[in-house]
Amino acid sequence: TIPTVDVDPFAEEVLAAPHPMHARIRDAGDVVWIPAYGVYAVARYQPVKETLENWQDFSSAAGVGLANFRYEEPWRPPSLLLEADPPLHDAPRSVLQRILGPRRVRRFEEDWAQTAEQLVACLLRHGERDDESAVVLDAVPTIAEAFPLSVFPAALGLGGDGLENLLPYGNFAFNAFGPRNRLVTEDEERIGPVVDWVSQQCPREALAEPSLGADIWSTSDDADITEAQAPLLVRSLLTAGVDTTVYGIAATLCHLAANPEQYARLRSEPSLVPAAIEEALRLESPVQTFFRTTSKDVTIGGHAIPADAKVLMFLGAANRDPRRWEHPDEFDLDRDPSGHVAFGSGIHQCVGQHVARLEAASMVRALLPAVERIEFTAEPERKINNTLLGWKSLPVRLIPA
Ligand code: HEM
Ligand SMILES: CC(C)Cc1ccc(C(=O)O)cc1
Repeated sequence: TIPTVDVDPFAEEVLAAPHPMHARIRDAGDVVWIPAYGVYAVARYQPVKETLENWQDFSSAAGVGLANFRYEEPWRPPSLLLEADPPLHDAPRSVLQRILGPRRVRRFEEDWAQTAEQLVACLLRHGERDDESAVVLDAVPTIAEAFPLSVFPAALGLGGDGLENLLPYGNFAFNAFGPRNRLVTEDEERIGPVVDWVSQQCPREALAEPSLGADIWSTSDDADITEAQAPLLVRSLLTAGVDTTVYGIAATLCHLAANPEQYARLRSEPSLVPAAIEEALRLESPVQTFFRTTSKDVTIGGHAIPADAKVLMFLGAANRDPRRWEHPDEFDLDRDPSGHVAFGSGIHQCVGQHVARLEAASMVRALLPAVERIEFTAEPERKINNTLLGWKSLPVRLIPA
């Protein structure tokens, strides 16, 4: 029989420190039953990867949150990528895959490098200094949030007004994949105007040219997608493309501050920057969980799972599974981090991963020559969300090179 694990994965104290729960679920079996929400769950690397890659048995069309769209009205019109199965998923996916592909993303490299360098120079020039003339700051608002917000909205084609709606919108959308707990109810009263603002950024006339948003609309001229679908693809980038990268950069900065010897190694071997980013994503898994819905009676690890059941996938647990990773909880620049599931796997694997990687790499590469060392000045503070796990505050001092 399938083991039962009596945990509440969405309890706030568990969201802030999930690792003991991850070990408990991994050790209980390939798949477990979580009575608190009446869902199955996978946390070992192998079953998580197999569930992600088996879109036929584990559908996205009923939503990738706890809510089953077959019985519950989604809070917004479903995404044409995230909340769709083939064949409906196919054309929207191929459009975004082309527009966000590695070749297209390389076009941003020089501009984002300059913006990151200017950000670092500005922080070092104007930042508050301590008595050893190191720059004291909170790296979350000043770097992890500031950099993505200074490059991504412009790349997408947004105007300048209302950008303060982006992080709250993503935060709400990611909370909405979970249960209707305080994290959802505390925002749902005031999220209306934010949702309206996002909808107003998606029409063709709202998007500058050239831009990623304009690129999406021009594919609707070639009938890859319809004019009705184009705004929803823009909405996908607005929803998935901001908070995630903020958490990803914060995760990377946290590990560089926590491992000064690894930071020093990066300064002498900048070719290790991509490995450092992947290792931080593996360890931190900014996107911790989301769901699939069984499309028929299926099995996981030889256990029978009924049709129309929700399966919770713990990506963060899979990325630290000792069955797959040696010394899983260590930040190790020498490990091969490929195969981590921080971006998912299979047909829904993150279509924006090249954008995410370039943002993080641009920021880290700008710090290395200008900052000799990054040190914590106090304990970092967790930012919790039903789906995302990151840092609300990274209090550090930057010792200028
Ligand atoms: C560190 C940053 C990021 C992380 C950790 C992340 C994580 C993920 C994961 C785990 C999935 C798979 C969802 C599933 O299997 O149901 C995904 C899908 C997706 N991501 Fe990302 N993402 C990041 C950045 C981005 C960015 C910057 C964009 C847009 C520019 C983006 C757009 C998307 C879209 C549109 C999908 C849906 C793809 C599909 O269903 O075919 N993501 N992301
Ligand atoms: C990890 C995923 C849940 C992130 C995500 C969110 C939203 C969308 C969308 O298409 O709106 C796509 C991907």
